[in-house]
Amino acid sequence: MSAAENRVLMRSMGQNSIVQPLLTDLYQITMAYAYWKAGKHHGNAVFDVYFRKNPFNGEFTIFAGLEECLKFLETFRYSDSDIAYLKQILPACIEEQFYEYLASLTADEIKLYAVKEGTVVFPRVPMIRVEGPLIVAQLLETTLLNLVNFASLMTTNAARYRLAAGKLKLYEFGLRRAQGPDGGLSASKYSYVGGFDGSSNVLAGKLFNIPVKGTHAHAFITSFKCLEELNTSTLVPKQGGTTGDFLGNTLRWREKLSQLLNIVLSEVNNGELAAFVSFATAFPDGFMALVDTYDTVRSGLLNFCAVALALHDFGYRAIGIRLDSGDLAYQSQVARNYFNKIASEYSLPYFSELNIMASNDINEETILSLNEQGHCINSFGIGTHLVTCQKQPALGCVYKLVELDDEPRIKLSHDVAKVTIPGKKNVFRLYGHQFSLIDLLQRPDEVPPTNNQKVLCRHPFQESKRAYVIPSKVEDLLILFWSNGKICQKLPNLQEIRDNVHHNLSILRNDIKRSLNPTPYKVSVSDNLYHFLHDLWLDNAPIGELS
Ligand SMILES: Nc1ncnc2c1ncn2[C@@H]1O[C@H](COP(=O)(O)OP(=O)(O)OP(=O)(O)O)[C@@H](O)[C@H]1O
Ligand SMILES: O=P(O)(O)OC[C@H]1O[C@H](OP(=O)(O)OP(=O)(O)O)[C@H](O)[C@@H]1O
Ligand SMILES: O=C(O)c1cccnc1
Ligand SMILES: [Mg+2]
Repeated sequence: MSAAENRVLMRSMGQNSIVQPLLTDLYQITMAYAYWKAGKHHGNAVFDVYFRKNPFNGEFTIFAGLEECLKFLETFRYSDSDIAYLKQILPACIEEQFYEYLASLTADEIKLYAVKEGTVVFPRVPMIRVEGPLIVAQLLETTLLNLVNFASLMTTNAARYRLAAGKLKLYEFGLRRAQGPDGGLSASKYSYVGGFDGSSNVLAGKLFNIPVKGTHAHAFITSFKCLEELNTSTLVPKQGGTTGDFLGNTLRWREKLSQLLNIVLSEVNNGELAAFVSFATAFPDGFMALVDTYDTVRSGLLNFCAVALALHDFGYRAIGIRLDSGDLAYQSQVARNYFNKIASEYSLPYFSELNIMASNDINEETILSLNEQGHCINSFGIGTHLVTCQKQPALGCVYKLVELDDEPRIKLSHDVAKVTIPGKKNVFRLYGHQFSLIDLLQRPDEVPPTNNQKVLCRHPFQESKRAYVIPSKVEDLLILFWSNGKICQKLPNLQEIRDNVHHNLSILRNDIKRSLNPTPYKVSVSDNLYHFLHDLWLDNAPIGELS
């Protein structure tokens, strides 16, 4: 499906249609009126979007949500019914001409600069810069933040799971526990962007071209009580030919295996076997069994292996198992041990490679702990912790006015971390030979840093913290994406954004990415910007009197 067809589908389903100008806080509209009354609405404003602290006790964040922001700008216009509704809820004193003016607004005079979607970003670095008429730029605040905050948080969360899991497969299984339908869809989309291999969410698969994957639930297993319930116990061999007795074959294997694996046959559950046989005859090429319903070691694994060997006799190969409770490390090792024994006993090397999927309340720490313990898991199915970002449910991106009509604006705070860096800024990423070294914010009229030229980088607030950097590569991070009412860059598809995430993580040092006590990445200002910031700070901070 083309991107345009997708968009039409999304709108017709009411998915993306909730992203519209009234998806905002009331105060944006009341401010708009007050700006208009004050004659400030045409002022040329510059707003920065940035956050102050990385999520998940980490030291990096992945920027995502840009395409959605640009699509919002494309459609930004108050409809007649929006205006009618605003007239109902706003005070009667609001002048009629204001509503006429509001109805005429578009994002055509806005310029939006942003870092590329999927880029790694750090505190205080503007991820988006919005320039244009104060009234429009202000009206965009809440919606843009809404589109960027969860997308970036989710992508960062997924990227952290990806770092923890290394090359193991990761599937997002969270729709049932997600924050409503839109949260669920966004979670599936941005999990994929952050490095997941697929999702169980079928609509996300359809809309975003994400691989969809799944096994079966305990309900399927518990729906069978005994072998007599099976209405199909035969199977046509993969190569064709006469239909054979699949159940009989499975039972013969089960008896043999019970001796090989030393499992007491009377303890093995027949309802579970019936379910496995049933699933295998429905999907002989895609047999993946949930083995923990009764007893993984004493029932599920034996039943699975018996069905897998019967499938082999019919020319098919089973895929593997899913573990959904108990000690996942231990059970995965028992399972692999069984698979290896069978592989060598019956000369079936692929049996050693059968997939072991683990699920059940898994989070980043569980994966790291499993890695430390040692395990034989190949893939994880992850829901709740991933999609709800349970460890940190919000990213604190803010939208701050930094310049109006070419004059810098500063927001002071007792908390230094909350002081804004005033004025329009350019952002450069300075690289060493392998990794990115530091980000440098400059005033727009400064000479940009260049390769192999020494540049002074200063901590924005601590005078003594300075360093000379000789970059071997310089990247100008902020790119103009929206100008003259149009998206003015070719936008990457989801796969390309995902590749960009992967690339961005590869240029970040491991100590910055590690889960426990990571090293902060340095974000600096030029000497010029340092003085500009501190002079303005002094100009705006009143001198107190002690008495
Ligand atoms: N080897 C392991 N190391 C660390 N954490 C693990 C390990 N194995 C499982 N876990 C985690 O421990 C928790 C076990 O949770 P819980 O006790 O609710 O499950 P359970 O009792 O095994 O499952 P159920 O109640 O469905 O039978 C899960 O969060 C799981 O991801
Ligand atoms: O554990 P999560 O990371 O959220 O992953 C998804 C979970 O969803 C399913 O459980 P289900 O909804 O059947 O409930 P359960 O927790 O009782 O297994 C599945 O078996 C996983 O356990
Ligand atoms: O396909 C699965 O195994 C699955 C899907 C959603 C939630 N839990 C498991
Ligand atoms: Mg569960």
